[in-house]
Parts: sequence; structure tokens; C-alpha cells
Amino acid sequence: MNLGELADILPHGGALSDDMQISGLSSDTRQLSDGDLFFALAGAKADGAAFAAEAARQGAAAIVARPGAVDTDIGVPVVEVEDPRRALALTAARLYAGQPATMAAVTGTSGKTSVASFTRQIWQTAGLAAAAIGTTGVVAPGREEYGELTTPDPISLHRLLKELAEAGVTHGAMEASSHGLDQRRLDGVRLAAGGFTNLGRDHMDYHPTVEHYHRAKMRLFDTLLPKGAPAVVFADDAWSEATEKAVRDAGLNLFTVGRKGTFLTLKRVEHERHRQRAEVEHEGVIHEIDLPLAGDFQVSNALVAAGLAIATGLAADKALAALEHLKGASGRLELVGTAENGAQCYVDYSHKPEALENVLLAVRPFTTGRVIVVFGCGGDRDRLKRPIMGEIAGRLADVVIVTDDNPRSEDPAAIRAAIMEAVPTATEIGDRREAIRAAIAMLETGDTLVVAGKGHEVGQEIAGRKHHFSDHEEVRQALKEKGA
Ligand SMILES: CC(=O)N[C@H]1[C@@H](OP(=O)(O)OP(=O)(O)OC[C@H]2O[C@@H](n3ccc(=O)[nH]c3=O)[C@H](O)[C@@H]2O)O[C@H](CO)[C@@H](O)[C@@H]1O[C@H](C)C(=O)N[C@@H](C)C(=O)N[C@H](CCC(=O)O)C(=O)O
Ligand SMILES: Nc1ncnc2c1ncn2[C@@H]1O[C@H](COP(=O)(O)OP(=O)(O)OP(=O)(O)O)[C@@H](O)[C@H]1O
Ligand SMILES: N[C@H](CCC[C@H](N)C(=O)O)C(=O)O
Ligand SMILES: [Mg+2]
Repeated sequence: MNLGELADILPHGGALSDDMQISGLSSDTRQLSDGDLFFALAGAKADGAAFAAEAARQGAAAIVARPGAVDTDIGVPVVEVEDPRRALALTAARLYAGQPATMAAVTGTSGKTSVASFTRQIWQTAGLAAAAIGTTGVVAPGREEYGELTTPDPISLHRLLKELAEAGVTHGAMEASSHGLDQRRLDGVRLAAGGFTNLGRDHMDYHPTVEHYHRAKMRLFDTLLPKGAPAVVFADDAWSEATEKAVRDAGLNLFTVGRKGTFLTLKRVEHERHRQRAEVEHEGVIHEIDLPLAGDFQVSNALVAAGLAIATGLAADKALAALEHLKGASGRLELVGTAENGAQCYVDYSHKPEALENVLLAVRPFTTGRVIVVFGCGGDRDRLKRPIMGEIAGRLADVVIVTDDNPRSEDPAAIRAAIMEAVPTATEIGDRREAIRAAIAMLETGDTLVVAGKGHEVGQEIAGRKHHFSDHEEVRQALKEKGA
């Protein structure tokens, strides 16, 4: 591709030659190839502008940077744009042209991975070639890969979307994290619909206030979706009203779902241990749905997913019928094993306050004995959530074992202490394997164990190093030993 084909994204007033060839894109000098266009991005830790000269030395064809950020005499042309991150996303979409025709993105504090997965499953059940992209990686026909980020960086994202489109995928559901939205990672995606689940406390290390966090999420609706596009909003959350207003103000087509929803109205839910029977009204017709998943919140997620599938063209009866075949995303209130005495062990990805609260509330109705929770908090992330999660665990579980999550570069004992401040009666067992073993050893008939915080993860990062670790494996192993 030459620079001329990018003139609308990277205007250079004729100062550069339109014939300049661009072989690839990079925003990281550690991964730059000869002939790449280098985007100098201001980041959380560093400023890419400081690496522009290095990029030039390594053979970058040109540099894209904020006005004045890079010396124009570094030996390669510099194109100045106000928002290099957005320019990168749009350029990536142009260079790696081709995306599944129908792309839906879902945002919210909790439930994104589940909604993206459910939307894919609904499409697949309806016979469509569909993909999901998110925290647990990429799932598409014949493809299942683990991913690093919830919303991939624009270069990887557009390479992936092009591959999916070339493989015949017509429908894609992706997670829009607040980081992803704020950093313009999705700005090049042609979206057909957007979804919103809820808003709670998360990433307060990145966003100065919860309003800032909400605004970052609203970029999906007020900036990324084209006017008139459908937006499916869960109606029963404290932030639903503010979100509905943002959606209407953006000129989108609002579809609300939930008890207060008008598009898909939840009339009644009966909870059983591993399934829930729901009555959902759509355009005056009541649909009885037998949802094969535990947890009240999964009903909300299923409704947002069905809303997205219907709003992008699938018949309502097909979308709602497909809910009866849903499989939960890995590590989302997943029943991993049952002790010989019948006590059940769940692995759940609740690593933030509202999620922990929801999951502990969800298991209570089918627990005749004690609710036992094993959890910790990640290092190098929001510190203020630690006592909040401690309080929630103390209030909603009968037995609390505080352990390590991913301490990363922090002192694990200090993280545990911050949690224990709010739940001094908890047992502290730093080693996560030992903590899971101790919890399983104490299980009695009627008890429910929730191992929270790491869900699908298969590693634990301690002192900056990642070790293999899986809550699934540890629970199974400890159950085997208990049974023996
Ligand atoms: C805080 C954050 O979001 N960081 C992301 C961001 O990096 P950054 O721009 O802030 O990086 P930086 O280190 O400050 O460097 C600035 C620039 O200089 C460049 N650089 C830096 C060093 C060098 O030698 N050469 C060089 O060119 C960097 O490539 C970068 O472009 O942009 C990068 C490219 O898109 C991301 O890989 C990186 O994600 C890091 C790894 C990360 O951990 N992100 C997490 C917090 C995240 O994004 N999470 C969300 C939400 C998760 C959820 O709740 O589900 C997600 O979507 O995954
Ligand atoms: N609709 C919901 N409301 C409240 N809590 C939920 C909801 N859906 C899921 N959860 C809780 O949040 C956890 C993570 O769910 P999920 O992975 O679907 O959300 P997410 O938004 O993708 O999270 P993350 O940002 O961590 O990737 C679940 O394990 C469960 O504890
Ligand atoms: N995407 C989230 C995942 C957190 C998972 C939890 N296990 C932790 O390490 O805090 C993050 O990177 O903040
Ligand atoms: Mg997710």
C-alpha cells in the first residue's frame, strides 16, 4: 500500500510523496520491520515519540506522531495527526482490509466475555459462521486460541478480522474493554451493533473517576457505532439509565432487555441448581426458556446476547430457542467438580467487587450448607478494591480463605493484608494450591465452594514471572485426593 491510499487518514499536504510504500505497521520498536509505518503513541508507561529516532534507525518508512511530538529532522518523513491511536486503528483497517460483515461489540464491567461467547453460540446454532473475540481468546469455526488482551491492539485485531473474513466468518462478537475503547483499539472496526451489560467498580487505577470510566465505555455508542445502529442495553443496572440516555443522544436505535427492558422483557425466572427457567416477552409473545446455566447474572447476559443477535437480523424465535443450548464461557461460574459427599466446586472469574458479590449471591439459593470462598486480588491493579472485596466475602460467604491471585510485582502478603483488613475472621493461606486444598478438605454435604478471581487463566504471575497454574486442575486434583 502507498501513502496516497491513506491520505484521508494521514493528511500530509503534499509534503510527502503519495508513492511512498508502506509494507506494514508498528507502534512498538521492539517489533518493527523494515518499511513499516511507525506510530508514536503516548502510553501509560512511555511515550512512543521518544522511540521515533530508534524507529527511523531500524528502517521505518515514516513516523506518525502528534503535532510537535517528534523532531521533523530525524531522517524519515513525519506525518503529524491529532490522534495517532485513532489513525493507527483506521490505517490497520485499511491495510488489512476485510472484516466479518456483521460485527457486534459488547461493553460493561462484567459479562462481556459471556455475552460475546453467547452471541457467537446463538449465531452458530442458527447455522451462521460466527466468531467471538475476547478475554478467553478467539473462537471461530475450526479455531480456538488463547489471547493476551480482552480487546486486541488494532494491528493484531485487523489481521485477525481479515483472516476470519477470508475463512468465511460472516458474524463476529467482540468485547470492548474500557482500555480498548479509550485507546481507540476498535476505531477501525465496522460495527453493526453494540451491547451494554452493567457498570461497577473496575480499573480505578486507570480511570480517575467512575464517570470517566463510564464515558470511556460510552465511546462505543457515541463515536464508534453509525447513527441508527442498534444498541442493546441491559435495563436493570444502576447505570442503565445513563447509558440509555447516551445511546439516544447518539442517535442510535435503543433496544432494552431485562425486567425493565421493553425489547426483551424478563417476566419470571425460576432458579434451579444448574439451570434456570425464564419467561421472556418479545413483541407480545411469551417465550419459555430453559437456560442450562447457573447464576442469575447469566440470564442477563443471555438476554443481551439474544438482543444483539435479533437486532442484527436473526429471527427472535431462533435466537431465543438457541439459549437452551448455551455453554458457559470457561471459568464463569463453572461447575468443575463435586466431592463424594455432594458438595460442589465452582471456578469463577470474579476479580472485581460486583462480580464477587453476584457470584456469592448466585450460589446461596442452592446451598443448604456453607458457602466457602477462596480468593485474592491481583497486584499492580486497583488497590482500593481489596478491602471492598474482603467486606463482600465476609458478608456473603460463611468461610473465607484469602489467598494470592496474580501478585505481579507487588508483595503478596501486603495484598492479602489489605483484603483481610475488611474480613479479619478469614483464614489466610498465601499459596493458592494449598488454599484450594484446605477449602476442599473442609467441604461437607450441602456446602458450595467458589474459587474466585482467575477463571480460565492458566498462569499465575508472581514477582513478575508467570508460572503454570489452573484453578480447574487444582480443584480436580484436590477432589481426587479428598476422595482417596
Ligand atoms: C495500560 C495499557 O492498557 N497498556 C496497553 C497500551 O500500552 P501503552 O501504550 O500504555 O504502552 P507504554 O509501555 O506506555 O508505551 C508507549 C508506546 O511506546 C512504545 N514503545 C515502548 C517501549 C519501547 O522500547 N519501544 C516502543 O516503541 C509502545 O509500544 C507503546 O506504543 O497499548 C498496548 C498496545 O495496544 C497494550 O499492549 C498495553 O496493554 C498492556 C499489556 C495491558 O496489560 N493492558 C491491560 C491493562 C488491558 O488493556 N486490559 C484491558 C481490559 C481487561 C478486562 O477488564 O477485561 C484489555 O482489553 O485487555
Ligand atoms: N451480568 C453480570 N452481572 C454481574 N456479574 C457478572 C455478570 N456476568 C458475569 N459476571 C461475573 O463476572 C465474572 C466475569 O464474567 P465475564 O468474563 O463474562 O465478564 P467480563 O466483562 O468479560 O470480565 P473481564 O473484564 O474480567 O474480562 C463472572 O465470572 C461472574 O462472576
Ligand atoms: N484483564 C484483567 C484481568 C484480571 C484477572 C485477575 N486474575 C487479576 O490478575 O487481577 C486485568 O488484567 O486487570
Ligand atoms: Mg472479558
